Amino acid sequence: MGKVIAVFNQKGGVGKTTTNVNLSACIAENGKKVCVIDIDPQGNTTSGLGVDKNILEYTIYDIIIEEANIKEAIVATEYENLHLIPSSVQLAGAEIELTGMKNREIKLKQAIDEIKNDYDYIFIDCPPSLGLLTINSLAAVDSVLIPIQCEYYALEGVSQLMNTIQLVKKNLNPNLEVQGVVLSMFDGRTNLSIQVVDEVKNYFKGKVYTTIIPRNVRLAEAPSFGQPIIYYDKKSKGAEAYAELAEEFLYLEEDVI
Ligand SMILES: Nc1ncnc2c1ncn2[C@@H]1O[C@H](COP(=O)(O)OP(=O)(O)OP(=O)(O)O)[C@@H](O)[C@H]1O
Ligand SMILES: [Mg+2]
Repeated sequence: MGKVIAVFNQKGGVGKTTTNVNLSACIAENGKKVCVIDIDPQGNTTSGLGVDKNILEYTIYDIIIEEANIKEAIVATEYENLHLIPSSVQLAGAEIELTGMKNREIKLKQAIDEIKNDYDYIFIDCPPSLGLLTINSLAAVDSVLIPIQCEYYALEGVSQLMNTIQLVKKNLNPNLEVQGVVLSMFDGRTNLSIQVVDEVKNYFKGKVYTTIIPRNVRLAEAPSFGQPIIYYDKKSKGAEAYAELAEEFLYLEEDVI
Protein backbone atom coordinates (compact mmCIF):
# COMPACT_ATOMS: atom_id res chain seq x y z
CA MET A 1 0.00 0.00 0.00
CA GLY A 2 1.32 3.44 -0.93
CA LYS A 3 2.29 6.11 1.51
CA VAL A 4 0.38 9.39 1.35
CA ILE A 5 2.22 12.60 2.20
CA ALA A 6 1.04 16.21 2.40
CA VAL A 7 3.53 18.96 1.54
CA PHE A 8 2.30 21.58 3.93
CA ASN A 9 3.14 24.92 5.52
CA GLN A 10 0.38 27.50 5.82
CA LYS A 11 2.93 30.20 5.14
CA GLY A 12 2.91 31.26 1.48
CA GLY A 13 5.83 31.03 -0.92
CA VAL A 14 8.09 28.79 1.17
CA GLY A 15 8.74 26.20 -1.55
CA LYS A 16 5.84 23.74 -1.11
CA THR A 17 5.00 23.46 -4.79
CA THR A 18 8.64 23.50 -5.94
CA THR A 19 9.39 20.69 -3.49
CA ASN A 20 6.27 18.76 -4.43
CA VAL A 21 6.90 18.88 -8.18
CA ASN A 22 10.62 18.18 -8.02
CA LEU A 23 10.79 15.63 -5.22
CA SER A 24 7.91 13.68 -6.83
CA ALA A 25 9.63 13.75 -10.23
CA CYS A 26 12.92 12.54 -8.75
CA ILE A 27 11.23 9.76 -6.81
CA ALA A 28 9.35 8.68 -9.95
CA GLU A 29 12.64 8.75 -11.86
CA ASN A 30 13.96 6.31 -9.26
CA GLY A 31 11.34 3.84 -10.49
CA LYS A 32 8.67 4.42 -7.85
CA LYS A 33 5.05 4.89 -8.89
CA VAL A 34 4.03 8.38 -7.82
CA CYS A 35 0.79 10.33 -7.94
CA VAL A 36 0.70 14.04 -7.16
CA ILE A 37 -2.55 15.62 -6.03
CA ASP A 38 -2.85 19.37 -6.52
CA ILE A 39 -5.36 20.69 -4.00
CA ASP A 40 -4.30 24.33 -4.26
CA PRO A 41 -6.70 26.50 -6.33
CA GLN A 42 -3.60 28.30 -7.69
CA GLY A 43 -2.84 25.08 -9.62
CA ASN A 44 0.92 25.66 -9.70
CA THR A 45 1.73 21.98 -9.39
CA THR A 46 -0.61 21.21 -12.28
CA SER A 47 1.09 23.69 -14.60
CA GLY A 48 4.53 22.91 -13.18
CA LEU A 49 4.09 19.33 -14.37
CA GLY A 50 3.18 20.53 -17.83
CA VAL A 51 -0.54 19.78 -17.69
CA ASP A 52 -2.84 22.23 -19.49
CA LYS A 53 -5.57 23.30 -17.08
CA ASN A 54 -7.91 24.28 -19.90
CA ILE A 55 -8.49 20.84 -21.36
CA LEU A 56 -9.21 18.87 -18.22
CA GLU A 57 -12.38 16.84 -17.94
CA TYR A 58 -12.18 16.32 -14.20
CA THR A 59 -10.12 17.88 -11.43
CA ILE A 60 -9.75 17.36 -7.70
CA TYR A 61 -12.71 19.72 -7.31
CA ASP A 62 -15.06 17.13 -8.85
CA ILE A 63 -13.70 14.53 -6.45
CA ILE A 64 -14.11 16.67 -3.35
CA ILE A 65 -17.72 17.46 -4.13
CA GLU A 66 -18.32 13.88 -5.24
CA GLU A 67 -19.20 14.52 -8.85
CA ALA A 68 -16.63 12.09 -10.21
CA ASN A 69 -14.63 9.06 -9.18
CA ILE A 70 -11.01 9.81 -8.30
CA LYS A 71 -9.73 7.40 -10.96
CA GLU A 72 -11.42 9.47 -13.67
CA ALA A 73 -9.42 12.53 -12.69
CA ILE A 74 -5.97 10.93 -12.95
CA VAL A 75 -3.81 12.38 -15.72
CA ALA A 76 -0.60 10.71 -16.91
CA THR A 77 2.12 13.36 -17.15
CA GLU A 78 4.81 13.25 -19.83
CA TYR A 79 7.07 11.60 -17.30
CA GLU A 80 7.25 7.90 -16.57
CA ASN A 81 5.71 6.72 -13.26
CA LEU A 82 4.33 10.19 -12.55
CA HIS A 83 0.60 10.77 -12.46
CA LEU A 84 -1.31 13.90 -11.47
CA ILE A 85 -4.73 14.72 -10.13
CA PRO A 86 -5.01 18.34 -11.24
CA SER A 87 -6.47 21.35 -9.51
CA SER A 88 -8.85 23.96 -10.86
CA VAL A 89 -9.84 27.48 -9.84
CA GLN A 90 -13.24 26.10 -8.86
CA LEU A 91 -11.49 24.74 -5.79
CA ALA A 92 -11.50 28.25 -4.36
CA GLY A 93 -15.26 27.86 -3.88
CA ALA A 94 -15.01 24.30 -2.59
CA GLU A 95 -14.24 25.46 0.96
CA ILE A 96 -17.68 27.05 1.11
CA GLU A 97 -19.45 24.19 -0.65
CA LEU A 98 -17.88 21.73 1.75
CA THR A 99 -19.06 23.63 4.81
CA GLY A 100 -22.60 22.27 4.57
CA MET A 101 -21.60 18.70 3.69
CA LYS A 102 -21.57 15.64 5.88
CA ASN A 103 -18.08 14.20 6.52
CA ARG A 104 -16.64 17.38 5.05
CA GLU A 105 -13.19 16.81 6.58
CA ILE A 106 -12.67 13.34 5.12
CA LYS A 107 -13.85 13.69 1.50
CA LEU A 108 -10.30 13.54 0.19
CA LYS A 109 -9.36 10.62 2.42
CA GLN A 110 -12.33 8.59 1.21
CA ALA A 111 -11.29 9.20 -2.38
CA ILE A 112 -7.58 8.53 -1.88
CA ASP A 113 -8.31 5.20 -0.18
CA GLU A 114 -9.47 3.98 -3.61
CA ILE A 115 -6.11 4.58 -5.28
CA LYS A 116 -3.68 3.98 -2.42
CA ASN A 117 -2.81 0.52 -3.70
CA ASP A 118 -1.91 1.78 -7.16
CA TYR A 119 1.09 3.89 -6.10
CA ASP A 120 4.21 3.78 -3.97
CA TYR A 121 3.80 7.42 -2.97
CA ILE A 122 1.03 9.99 -3.23
CA PHE A 123 2.04 13.61 -2.59
CA ILE A 124 -0.52 16.35 -1.93
CA ASP A 125 0.35 19.98 -2.64
CA CYS A 126 -1.51 22.02 -0.02
CA PRO A 127 -2.61 25.65 -0.36
CA PRO A 128 -1.13 28.26 1.99
CA SER A 129 -4.06 28.23 4.40
CA LEU A 130 -5.56 26.32 7.28
CA GLY A 131 -8.97 25.95 5.64
CA LEU A 132 -11.02 22.86 4.87
CA LEU A 133 -8.90 21.85 1.88
CA THR A 134 -5.85 21.68 4.10
CA ILE A 135 -7.77 19.84 6.82
CA ASN A 136 -8.95 17.35 4.19
CA SER A 137 -5.33 16.86 3.16
CA LEU A 138 -4.06 16.37 6.71
CA ALA A 139 -6.88 13.92 7.42
CA ALA A 140 -5.98 11.90 4.33
CA VAL A 141 -2.25 11.42 4.78
CA ASP A 142 0.19 9.27 6.67
CA SER A 143 2.62 12.12 7.15
CA VAL A 144 3.45 15.76 6.53
CA LEU A 145 6.52 17.09 4.73
CA ILE A 146 7.22 20.65 5.83
CA PRO A 147 9.26 23.00 3.63
CA ILE A 148 10.80 25.95 5.43
CA GLN A 149 12.35 28.88 3.65
CA CYS A 150 15.77 30.03 4.86
CA GLU A 151 14.59 33.60 5.38
CA TYR A 152 13.67 36.08 8.09
CA TYR A 153 10.81 34.81 10.24
CA ALA A 154 11.36 31.25 8.97
CA LEU A 155 9.86 29.83 12.15
CA GLU A 156 6.99 32.29 12.23
CA GLY A 157 3.74 30.34 12.17
CA VAL A 158 5.49 27.04 12.83
CA SER A 159 3.88 26.60 16.26
CA GLN A 160 0.47 27.20 14.66
CA LEU A 161 1.39 24.64 12.01
CA MET A 162 2.36 22.09 14.65
CA ASN A 163 -0.85 22.83 16.62
CA THR A 164 -2.91 22.16 13.52
CA ILE A 165 -1.12 18.84 13.00
CA GLN A 166 -1.77 17.94 16.67
CA LEU A 167 -5.46 18.86 16.38
CA VAL A 168 -5.94 16.77 13.25
CA LYS A 169 -4.07 13.93 14.92
CA LYS A 170 -6.36 14.07 17.94
CA ASN A 171 -9.64 14.40 16.10
CA LEU A 172 -9.32 12.92 12.63
CA ASN A 173 -6.11 11.05 11.97
CA PRO A 174 -4.38 9.47 14.99
CA ASN A 175 -1.44 8.09 12.99
CA LEU A 176 -0.42 11.41 11.42
CA GLU A 177 3.35 12.00 11.61
CA VAL A 178 5.91 14.54 10.53
CA GLN A 179 7.74 12.96 7.59
CA GLY A 180 10.50 15.51 7.57
CA VAL A 181 11.45 19.16 7.24
CA VAL A 182 13.03 20.48 4.04
CA LEU A 183 15.07 23.67 4.21
CA SER A 184 14.60 25.57 0.98
CA MET A 185 16.00 28.63 -0.81
CA PHE A 186 19.25 28.44 1.11
CA ASP A 187 21.81 31.10 0.25
CA GLY A 188 25.22 30.01 1.54
CA ARG A 189 26.61 33.54 1.17
CA THR A 190 24.44 34.94 3.94
CA ASN A 191 24.80 34.47 7.67
CA LEU A 192 21.04 34.64 7.87
CA SER A 193 20.54 31.42 5.91
CA ILE A 194 23.10 29.66 8.11
CA GLN A 195 21.39 30.94 11.27
CA VAL A 196 17.99 29.77 10.04
CA VAL A 197 19.34 26.26 9.41
CA ASP A 198 20.55 26.11 13.04
CA GLU A 199 17.27 27.44 14.42
CA VAL A 200 15.16 25.02 12.41
CA LYS A 201 17.38 22.07 13.36
CA ASN A 202 17.06 23.07 17.00
CA TYR A 203 13.29 23.24 16.78
CA PHE A 204 12.66 20.06 14.79
CA LYS A 205 15.60 18.04 16.15
CA GLY A 206 16.23 14.94 14.01
CA LYS A 207 13.40 15.63 11.56
CA VAL A 208 15.34 17.97 9.26
CA TYR A 209 16.73 16.48 6.05
CA THR A 210 20.50 16.72 5.65
CA THR A 211 19.96 17.78 2.05
CA ILE A 212 19.30 21.51 1.83
CA ILE A 213 17.74 23.06 -1.28
CA PRO A 214 19.76 26.07 -2.48
CA ARG A 215 18.30 29.18 -4.01
CA ASN A 216 18.71 28.47 -7.72
CA VAL A 217 17.25 30.48 -10.55
CA ARG A 218 16.76 27.37 -12.72
CA LEU A 219 14.25 26.10 -10.13
CA ALA A 220 12.25 29.30 -10.53
CA GLU A 221 12.36 29.08 -14.35
CA ALA A 222 11.40 25.43 -14.76
CA PRO A 223 7.64 25.80 -13.99
CA SER A 224 7.09 28.18 -16.90
CA PHE A 225 8.28 25.37 -19.17
CA GLY A 226 6.04 22.87 -17.38
CA GLN A 227 9.04 20.75 -16.49
CA PRO A 228 10.45 19.36 -13.26
CA ILE A 229 14.01 20.55 -12.77
CA ILE A 230 15.63 17.17 -13.54
CA TYR A 231 14.18 17.41 -17.06
CA TYR A 232 14.59 21.17 -17.48
CA ASP A 233 18.24 21.36 -16.44
CA LYS A 234 19.62 18.13 -15.02
CA LYS A 235 23.03 19.65 -14.29
CA SER A 236 21.77 22.62 -12.28
CA LYS A 237 22.38 22.93 -8.55
CA GLY A 238 18.61 22.72 -8.01
CA ALA A 239 18.33 19.43 -9.90
CA GLU A 240 21.25 17.96 -7.99
CA ALA A 241 19.70 19.01 -4.68
CA TYR A 242 16.27 17.54 -5.38
CA ALA A 243 17.82 14.30 -6.71
CA GLU A 244 19.79 14.06 -3.48
CA LEU A 245 16.73 14.83 -1.39
CA ALA A 246 14.84 12.03 -3.16
CA GLU A 247 17.68 9.63 -2.38
CA GLU A 248 17.70 10.68 1.27
CA PHE A 249 13.92 10.41 1.44
CA LEU A 250 13.92 6.89 -0.01
CA TYR A 251 16.84 5.85 2.17
CA LEU A 252 15.01 6.97 5.32
CA GLU A 253 11.91 5.14 4.09
CA GLU A 254 14.14 2.10 3.61
CA ASP A 255 12.78 2.04 0.11
CA VAL A 256 16.03 1.92 -1.83
CA ILE A 257 16.15 -0.16 -4.97
N1 LIG B 1 15.12 26.85 -4.30
C1 LIG B 1 14.59 27.86 -5.00
N2 LIG B 1 15.37 28.74 -5.68
C2 LIG B 1 14.81 29.77 -6.36
N3 LIG B 1 13.51 30.01 -6.44
C3 LIG B 1 12.68 29.19 -5.78
C4 LIG B 1 13.16 28.07 -5.02
N4 LIG B 1 12.10 27.43 -4.47
C5 LIG B 1 11.02 28.11 -4.85
N5 LIG B 1 11.34 29.17 -5.63
C6 LIG B 1 10.43 30.16 -6.21
O1 LIG B 1 9.81 30.86 -5.12
C7 LIG B 1 8.42 31.04 -5.37
C8 LIG B 1 7.61 30.34 -4.28
O2 LIG B 1 7.87 28.95 -4.34
P1 LIG B 1 6.68 27.89 -4.34
O3 LIG B 1 5.62 28.24 -5.32
O4 LIG B 1 7.30 26.55 -4.45
O5 LIG B 1 6.15 28.11 -2.87
P2 LIG B 1 4.76 27.65 -2.23
O6 LIG B 1 5.02 27.44 -0.78
O7 LIG B 1 4.18 26.53 -2.99
O8 LIG B 1 3.86 28.96 -2.46
P3 LIG B 1 2.28 29.06 -2.18
O9 LIG B 1 2.17 29.17 -0.70
O10 LIG B 1 1.85 30.29 -2.90
O11 LIG B 1 1.64 27.82 -2.71
C9 LIG B 1 8.17 30.52 -6.76
O12 LIG B 1 8.25 31.57 -7.67
C10 LIG B 1 9.30 29.52 -6.99
O13 LIG B 1 9.64 29.38 -8.36
MG1 LIG C 1 2.27 26.32 -3.83
